[in-house]
Amino acid sequence: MLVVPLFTRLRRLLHLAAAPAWAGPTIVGLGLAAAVLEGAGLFLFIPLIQSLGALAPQPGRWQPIFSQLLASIPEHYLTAFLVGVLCLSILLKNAVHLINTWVTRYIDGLVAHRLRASVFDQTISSCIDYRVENKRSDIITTIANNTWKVSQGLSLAYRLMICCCTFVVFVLLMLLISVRLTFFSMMFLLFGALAIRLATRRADETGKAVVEENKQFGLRMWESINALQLIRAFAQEDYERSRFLQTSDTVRRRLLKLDMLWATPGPVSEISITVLIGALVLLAQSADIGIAALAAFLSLLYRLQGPTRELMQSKIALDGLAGSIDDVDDFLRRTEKPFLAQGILPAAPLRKAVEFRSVSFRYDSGERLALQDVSLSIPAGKTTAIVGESGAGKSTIMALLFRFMDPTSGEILADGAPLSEFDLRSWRRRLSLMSQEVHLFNDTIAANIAYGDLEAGDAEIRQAAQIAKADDFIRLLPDGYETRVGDQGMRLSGGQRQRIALARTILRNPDILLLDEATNALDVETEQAFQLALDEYSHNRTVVVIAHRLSTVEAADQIIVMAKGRVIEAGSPDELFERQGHFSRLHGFQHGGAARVEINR
Ligand SMILES: Nc1ncnc2c1ncn2[C@@H]1O[C@H](COP(=O)(O)OP(=O)(O)OP(=O)(O)O)[C@@H](O)[C@H]1O
Repeated sequence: MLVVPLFTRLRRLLHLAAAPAWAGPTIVGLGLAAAVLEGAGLFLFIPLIQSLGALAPQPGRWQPIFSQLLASIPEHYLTAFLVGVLCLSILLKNAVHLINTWVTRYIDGLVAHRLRASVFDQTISSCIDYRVENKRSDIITTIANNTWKVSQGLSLAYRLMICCCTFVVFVLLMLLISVRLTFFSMMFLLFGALAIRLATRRADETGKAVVEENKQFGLRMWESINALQLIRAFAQEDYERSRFLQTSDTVRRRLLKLDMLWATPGPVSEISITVLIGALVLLAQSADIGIAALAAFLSLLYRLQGPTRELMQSKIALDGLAGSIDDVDDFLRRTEKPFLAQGILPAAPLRKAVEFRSVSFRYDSGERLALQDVSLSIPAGKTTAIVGESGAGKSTIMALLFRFMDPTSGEILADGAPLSEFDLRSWRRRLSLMSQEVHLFNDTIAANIAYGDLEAGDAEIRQAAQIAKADDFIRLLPDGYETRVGDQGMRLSGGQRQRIALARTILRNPDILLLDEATNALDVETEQAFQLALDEYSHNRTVVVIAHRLSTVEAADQIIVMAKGRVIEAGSPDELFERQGHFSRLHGFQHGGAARVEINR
């Protein structure tokens, strides 16, 4: 009942940790060697005590054996010789122990490192949108916390195996001394172990609760730090503080509970072994083993306390880590997770068109289709403007073009070949997205621009910045291109951030440029400078733009009008104006109402 779940858990843990094949046998072998050396040292107490003249009235069966073995050692050197051998065995045991500690730590670090890498790889290669699932803080907890816990679990599993081996070695040595006393001791210890198990059976649940509560805590931290300005602006510091303290306190209480469970076996096993030793001294009077052998037996039993305690503690600690181990295991389980099909074709520059053929798409968490039976063509070298009310499916089209996800039905082809046949990264290298939401890394301006092409030199970075009309303001900054931009580029204005993002795109040199033209947060002058740079750059490229400005719509080669996930109109601006359909109604309505004409907002 106790052993089966433990066995399953160990198997799962070993499989997940995937330590090098040599690690387990080496660590367990070294642990076993240390146990044998320690046991042998304790066994030497028999001849040592005998050599001191403590011969029992009943000599016991080990006395003649040791007398025979040590017959060649002159009697007056015997004690010194035995002390020397004892010291040597202790020295060797500690050397082996030290090597074992090093190997265990090395494997610990290696396993945690590999798991972190796997979790990170999975995070960036699957097509799960962690922003939607609200799981970004969970990933951080998994990477920063739980991967370490798995390696800790592996060390514990090894300790468990070593303790089992040590236990067996010590019990064998005890059996050599007295079968009866050993049997009695084992029965006693078994009851002790069952009592401890009963007292600590909640370790498993507590460990799982710790993982969940840690994630809640991570989420609170993540949200509060991301929303610092909002918290201050709404003067909600007290509310946030109390939410934060509550989650932190829950974690603290739960960890305390886990620590107490973990600490239970220590005193229980120590007290039970002390009681047992007392009982054995009384029992030994009727046993025919001699004082020296009894002393060795009791020493072995006393030393057995360590492995027994560790055995129980490792089991409880493993139960406590079960939640973290399951978390990493679930995270890395690839089945049932969305991964995009990987093709092998390298994506060449677009020559004719990208075509959507009867494409429908539903988000995992979406109730209805975000796109329904959409067919459209995006010609190479031309500008296609997508317009439509909020929620019509414009951004979903952009995301499908990028292959952040694949259509639920229908297909998308580039020059006649389905997108899924292209090597994903080579396809994405052909595209670049510019939107109002600019992400900059907390690094220098040069590094942020160079993200478009990591091999670009200083001259190319400067040239891209000049085309993006960013060079002038960058040179005025105290450290020029080496200025650090702060978290999310916070040291720069919105317009400056956009021009850095444009420079990055220019350096990337995509042949399909996707634009989400939400520029209304910029002041008129900044917007004009940015727009000028963008228009120059977009000339003669394949551009797909979610259009908000009338000038963009009028300058486009083709307009696609969307509503409720469907294409309701498509054609050149002139055709659509003439047709007097949805587009001209939408345009007429908004044109009449605002000085700064916006199509979609
Ligand atoms: N990650 C998501 N999960 C579930 N549903 C989503 C998700 N993203 C968008 N949707 C839904 O899909 C539909 C289309 O959304 P989409 O963002 O493509 O519209 P849009 O035309 O770009 O809107 P807007 O102009 O307001 O940005 C909407 O009904 C939206 O609620």
